[in-house]
Amino acid sequence: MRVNVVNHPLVSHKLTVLRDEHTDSPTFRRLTDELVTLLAYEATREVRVDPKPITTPVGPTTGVYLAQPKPMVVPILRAGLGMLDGMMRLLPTAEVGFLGMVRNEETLEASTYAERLPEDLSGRQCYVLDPMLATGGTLAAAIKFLTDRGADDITAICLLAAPEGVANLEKGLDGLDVPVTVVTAALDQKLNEKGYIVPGLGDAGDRLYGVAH
Ligand SMILES: O=P(O)(O)OC[C@H]1O[C@H](OP(=O)(O)OP(=O)(O)O)[C@H](O)[C@@H]1O
Ligand SMILES: O=c1cc[nH]c(=O)[nH]1
Ligand SMILES: [Mg+2]
Repeated sequence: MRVNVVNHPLVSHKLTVLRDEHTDSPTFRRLTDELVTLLAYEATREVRVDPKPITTPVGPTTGVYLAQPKPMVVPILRAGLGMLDGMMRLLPTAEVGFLGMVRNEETLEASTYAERLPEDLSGRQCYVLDPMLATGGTLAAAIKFLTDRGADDITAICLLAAPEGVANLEKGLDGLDVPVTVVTAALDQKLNEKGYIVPGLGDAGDRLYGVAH
């Protein structure tokens, strides 16, 4: 598994405002959107392309087009939905599949409550969107779901990751014969006793959409 911590002053600036407890929901949503577009630029470095002959007004040349099958973008509901528009701005022809997952805040176990994805993902590059990689349980389950359906290349875009979560994920993926890359804006210090990322930004879903009941 590769971890790419995107080191860029604009990313750091936006992340600092995002983390601030005084940042309101509309600003949090806008910054999430902007950050994802910046991270998506890095995350799509190895998106598959095929050669494509075209003719410009001046003459023929060969460029590239995104390869078929199209990449699949998979936001993890709820919080990952806040990352979808920013991703689709960069990959507008991608397809989108949805995974609804929630972490039990007592046991920290992730469970899946909804899915809307093709049964067959053979040969598909998948971009998983989830702002928080905390214990790594949610992302590990999402990656297993996608690779069980045939996805053969996974890139997860996370705003923040905890070192414990990265280590757990790496362990959880042991033996998986599919390349996995995590692109994140920051690798934070640690998890606290409640499984929250420190310093983190709090509960991403609640900050995007209000408190879940
Ligand atoms: O790495 P983990 O320890 O599994 O935690 C990370 C998950 O927790 C949050 O989701 P949450 O369960 O709060 O659902 P929500 O997006 O609906 O708020 C977050 O959006 C991740 O999906
Ligand atoms: O810090 C955390 C951990 C899990 N989920 C969040 O939204 N924030
Ligand atoms: Mg939440």
